[in-house]
Amino acid sequence: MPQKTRETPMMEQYLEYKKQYPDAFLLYRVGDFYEMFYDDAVKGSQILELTLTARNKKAGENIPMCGVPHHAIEGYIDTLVDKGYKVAVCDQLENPADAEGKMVKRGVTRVVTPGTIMDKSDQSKENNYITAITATKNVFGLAYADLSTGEVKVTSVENQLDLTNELQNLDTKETVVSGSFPQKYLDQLRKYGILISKIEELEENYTFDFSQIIDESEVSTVKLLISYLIKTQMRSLDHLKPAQSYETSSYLLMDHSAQSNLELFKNIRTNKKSGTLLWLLDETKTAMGSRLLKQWLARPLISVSKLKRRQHFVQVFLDNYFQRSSFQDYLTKVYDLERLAGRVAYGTVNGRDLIQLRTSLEQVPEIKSILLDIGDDELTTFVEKIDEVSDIRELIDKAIVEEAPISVTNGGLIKEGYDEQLDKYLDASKNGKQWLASLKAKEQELTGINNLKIGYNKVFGYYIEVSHANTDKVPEDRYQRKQTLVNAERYITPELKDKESLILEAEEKSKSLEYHLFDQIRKKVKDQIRRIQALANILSQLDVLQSFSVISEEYHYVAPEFIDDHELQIVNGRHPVVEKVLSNNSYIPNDVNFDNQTDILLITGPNMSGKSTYMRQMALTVIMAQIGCFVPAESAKMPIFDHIFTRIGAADDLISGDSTFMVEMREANDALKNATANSLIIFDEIGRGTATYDGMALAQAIIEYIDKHVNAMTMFSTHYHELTELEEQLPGLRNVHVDASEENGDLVFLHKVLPGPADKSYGIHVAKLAGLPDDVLSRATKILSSLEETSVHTTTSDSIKEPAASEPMPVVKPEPKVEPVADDSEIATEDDDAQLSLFPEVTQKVKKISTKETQVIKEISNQDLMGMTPMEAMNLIYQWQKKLK
Ligand SMILES: Nc1ncnc2c1ncn2[C@@H]1O[C@H](COP(=O)(O)OP(=O)(O)OP(=O)(O)O)[C@@H](O)[C@H]1O
Repeated sequence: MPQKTRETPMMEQYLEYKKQYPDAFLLYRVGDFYEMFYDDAVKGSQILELTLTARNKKAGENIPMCGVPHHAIEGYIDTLVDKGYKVAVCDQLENPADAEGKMVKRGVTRVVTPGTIMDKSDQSKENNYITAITATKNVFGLAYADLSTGEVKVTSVENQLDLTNELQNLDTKETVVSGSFPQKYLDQLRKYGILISKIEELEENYTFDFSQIIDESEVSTVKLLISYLIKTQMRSLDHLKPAQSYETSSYLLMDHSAQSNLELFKNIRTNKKSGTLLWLLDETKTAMGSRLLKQWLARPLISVSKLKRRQHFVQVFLDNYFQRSSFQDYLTKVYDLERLAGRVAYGTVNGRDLIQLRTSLEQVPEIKSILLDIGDDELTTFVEKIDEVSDIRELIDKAIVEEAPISVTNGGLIKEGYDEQLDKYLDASKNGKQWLASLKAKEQELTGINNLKIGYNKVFGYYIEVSHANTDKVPEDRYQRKQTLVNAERYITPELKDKESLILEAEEKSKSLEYHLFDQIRKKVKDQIRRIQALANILSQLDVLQSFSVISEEYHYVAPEFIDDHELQIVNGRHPVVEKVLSNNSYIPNDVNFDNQTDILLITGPNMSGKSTYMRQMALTVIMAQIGCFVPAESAKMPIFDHIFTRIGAADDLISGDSTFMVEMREANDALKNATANSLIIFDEIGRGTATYDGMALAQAIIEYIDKHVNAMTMFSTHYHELTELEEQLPGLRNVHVDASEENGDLVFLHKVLPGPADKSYGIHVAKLAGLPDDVLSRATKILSSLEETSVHTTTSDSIKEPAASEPMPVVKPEPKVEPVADDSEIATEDDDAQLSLFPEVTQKVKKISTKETQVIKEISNQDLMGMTPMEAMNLIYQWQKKLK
């Protein structure tokens, strides 16, 4: 075996650092480049499209290597982090010239990770949450922080599903675990694209405010998070707010699929904000307000008193239009105080940021006086708490120039009159500049060279510049030539050099003094970070509440009344987003009524009539009510809901690898198991994802289960008309339908919800609207009428009574040259059975139905129905029908 060659000292140093950051790309500074080696180089070169080379090939080292120029490093880091990787930057800590032949000292100066990267745009309305999770016997701890706003929260959840939900709702890119965290949970999180960062040792030496957390295991979770932040950030974390504990059950719960089904934050089709509830409600004037609105929407309240308080403020803003609009004007001038506070803590704040902070603080007294002027007691009490942080405003006002530069090391940022010594230096350098101007005039006169100039460069300081055409006039005895350019010559004189040192010294000293003074100011501001954060908190709440009032006014929303009973009445309710999108008031309002006898509204109606819209409207109304906003209705009375469950549309969970039907069943299962009488369940066409009879049987069984065991307010839409007959058997179920009518063979959607079941399904009319070929439509019409004739022999009511038995789908002999129509009455497969085993009571019921049916369907499939006349087929079907009974 060939003996392993010893690494060079540099590679030894590299490997030492790489060992400390095994899960990050290590960018290692060598000369003007940041290099990657070994696997990092192979993978990095692919991701960043860099050329892969080898180090010391000739010397036999042959180590894979690729690099990026030092000045372009930020772009490459961004690309890696955007793709979900971590990067550790290893810099040279001394000038290589000073290393005296030894290895240059290096050290990792920062670690950039997806969860800790801060948005570069100042007005970002997004949070970037880094999370940490711990597992004890039966509880998971979850802590999260947003580094740019300083928010730190922690909670405990009881099962893996809730943990995944919280992580998805937070939209976290990265989660921190300790080495002992059970591996089996991590694989699933990876599937959701969450980067898992492991740390083995906790940091001990830091101060952090844990006083508001009681639970010891939650303290440990926060410690894990803070340790990771210390290890990666390597800078002050003073702006992190005291950690706060929250309970998921103190909010209206919605799992991640409900949030996405209801399009609260992302439009399902476009993945963008447009067309979502957030998009509708966001009339906030500040980025912090916008972020808070998103947080409120993700966690609606269940406390009536808190909700009434929010409603009250919305009403106050509605009643005081003029004060509200001047409040908005001032609010627009408030910058992102949370992020400014973050930058102050990090030490990355510059003069411009401080001017933004001062401008923001200047608005506060005005805001206070406008709001106090309204004269509302509750608002007054709230507003009086506002600390104007005027000492900081005055400090910045006195110290920092209005047009402050970005750089804090080049001077020009401290105002005259702030510091006596600085004024002296500035004076000297200003006088020096005047002296240079007079020198120029004097030399022009003495030499007669009118275009003689005085300039400065870093190599030899101040000089006199004369164009070639005039060099014969230069006084050789006084002028000493320094540089020849294409068009001119540059000279120095002893007089110029004498003064130069005075001018430059003053400039140098003033710059370093300015930096020192700036640093002092920054520290003074940093000491007041908590006050700035408290101000940001109050302003962002007021911002969201004014935003609610703007929307409520524009769309004529009303304050919902919260009641204790198991009842709900919404009069003339609307879907807020569809209403906004539809022009000229064309949205048809509808009532929703649950009296105390009703649990389930069974909604039928043609495709496209508005069933989903009606159900979503209800869910969004509940969410809006429970964030304290007014609701799109003429009046609304409702209880407080504890949980919203949804099964809407085909939000396939492609990541988990489950089929549409499996997702449908999982969501149904979740609702049946976890819903209480105070929950809202929205089921849109449950059962349609499988064979017709399985689907119908499941739908019926689920409805019965809800009626018997759950009693949650449930809206259930279906195309299985047979189910409408359940109204006779289940006292808690009421039929409603969305109306449509036929005019001259065309379907007219009335979008009006009326009592009772729908009479027809109009599927073929909708197909016509979709532009299907005439041949297909007329063939479908014929098949339909044959089927309808057949059903004269059947009694649909029997088909849903226990023991349920539905008639098999009769198949009609095709006409020549027409493609056979797909038969969707498949036999339940073993897979289906596995899926059905999710909740036992429902499965039992389904099995009763499908065993009988399965036999008959098997018989049918052995017959050549296609070869029969419709009459022969119908006769056969009639016999089967009898068998089933
Ligand atoms: N109340 C209403 N007023 C005006 N337009 C409406 C109303 N309800 C629904 N619509 C319009 O009708 C369209 C179809 O509605 P929706 O998707 O709710 O129908 P659906 O009955 O659930 O259809 P399907 O059974 O095919 O899923 C919506 O996109 C919307 O534009």
